[in-house]
Amino acid sequence: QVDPTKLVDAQEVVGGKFEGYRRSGAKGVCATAEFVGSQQGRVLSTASAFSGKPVPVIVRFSVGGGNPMAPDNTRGQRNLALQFDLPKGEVWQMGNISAPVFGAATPEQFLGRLESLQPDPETKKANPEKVKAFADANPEVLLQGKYFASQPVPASYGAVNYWGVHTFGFVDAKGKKQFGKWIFEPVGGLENLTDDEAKAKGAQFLFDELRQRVAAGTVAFDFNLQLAEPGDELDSAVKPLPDARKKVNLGRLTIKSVAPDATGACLTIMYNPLVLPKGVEAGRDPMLAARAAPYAVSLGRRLTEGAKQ
Ligand code: HEM
Repeated sequence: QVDPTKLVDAQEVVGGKFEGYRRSGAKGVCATAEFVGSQQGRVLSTASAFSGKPVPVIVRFSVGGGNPMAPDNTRGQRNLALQFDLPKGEVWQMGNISAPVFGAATPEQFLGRLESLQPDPETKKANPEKVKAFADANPEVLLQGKYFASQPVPASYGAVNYWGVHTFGFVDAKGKKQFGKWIFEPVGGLENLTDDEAKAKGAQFLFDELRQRVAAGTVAFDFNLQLAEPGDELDSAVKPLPDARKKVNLGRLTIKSVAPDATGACLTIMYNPLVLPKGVEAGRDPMLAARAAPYAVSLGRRLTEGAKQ
C-alpha cells in the first residue's frame, strides 16, 4: 500500500497547492442529471440503477489536474464524476476521464512518476533527465499523455467521451458475473476545436458553453459497457479491452441543469469509485483500490480549508 498522504503531497508539489480545491480535477462545475437504465443493463446486473425508472444523479464536470485556473482551451483531461442516488439510500459513485487509460498502472508507479516530475529546488523545473529515466523504466506512464496529444481540444463537456478505465463486474440475479469496462459517449456525437478555434475561445469557456447547451437542448450520454472475454487483461487501468469486444448499452444519462456558479451538491462529494451498488463489483485493478484513501485525504484538506471550486 502506498501512503495516501504521500500521494496527495506529491500532487500538491507537482500541480500546485490551492487551498479549498480538490487536489485533482480542481476546476469543476456541479450539474444534475437523470439516468434511465436499459433492458440490457437489467440482463447483466441486478443493480437498481438499471430498473428503468429515472434515477437522480449528482454530476461534476472538471478539467484534469490540481489547478483551479487550468485553461479550457488546451488538449488534455476532462472529467465526468457521477453520484447515482438509488432507492433505499443506496449510492453509486464514479469518476470518469476523457482517455481510455490512466497515467500509471499501479499506485507505486504513479507516486514514482509524480516524484520524477517534482521541480528541482534550484531550477524550479522538473529535471528532464530524471523524468526521462523514470519514463524509460516505466513506459506505461507515457500512454495517457500520448493519447491526449493525439486528440483535439474538446468543444464542450457535453461532446467528449469519458472512460471508467477500470474493470467492473456486473452480477445478474443468478450470480453470474460479466466483467467489462465502461464508457460514457455523448448522444449528440463528439465535437472538437481546431487549434485556432481553441485559441480564440480563451481559457474559460467550458462552464458557460455547457450551461447554454443544456438550456438550448439535450445533453445526454449513453452509458455503454465493453464486455470482456476470457483471457482479457482485467486488472489494468493502462490496457483498454480490444476494440473488437462487443459493446452494450446500459442506459442513458441526461443532464438536467448546470449550477449557475461555484455552488451545488457536488462540492463536498468525493467521488469514490469503490462506492458501488449491489449488483456491480470492483475488479482487481490495483489502481482502483488505491483511489479511495487519497480522495479522502484531499476531501479532508479541502473541507478544513473551506471547500471551493
Ligand atoms: C492512486 C492514484 C490516484 C490518486 C492519488 C488520485 C487522486 C485524486 C484526488 C486527490 C482527487 C480529488 C478528490 C477530492 O478532493 O474529492 C481526484 C479526483 C479525480 N480522479 Fe483521481 N486519483 C488517482 C487515480 C485516478 C484514476 C485511475 C482515475 C481514472 C478514472 C482518476 C480519476 C479522477 C477523477 C475523474 C476525479 C475528479 C472527481 C471529481 O470531480 O470530484 N483518478 N483524484
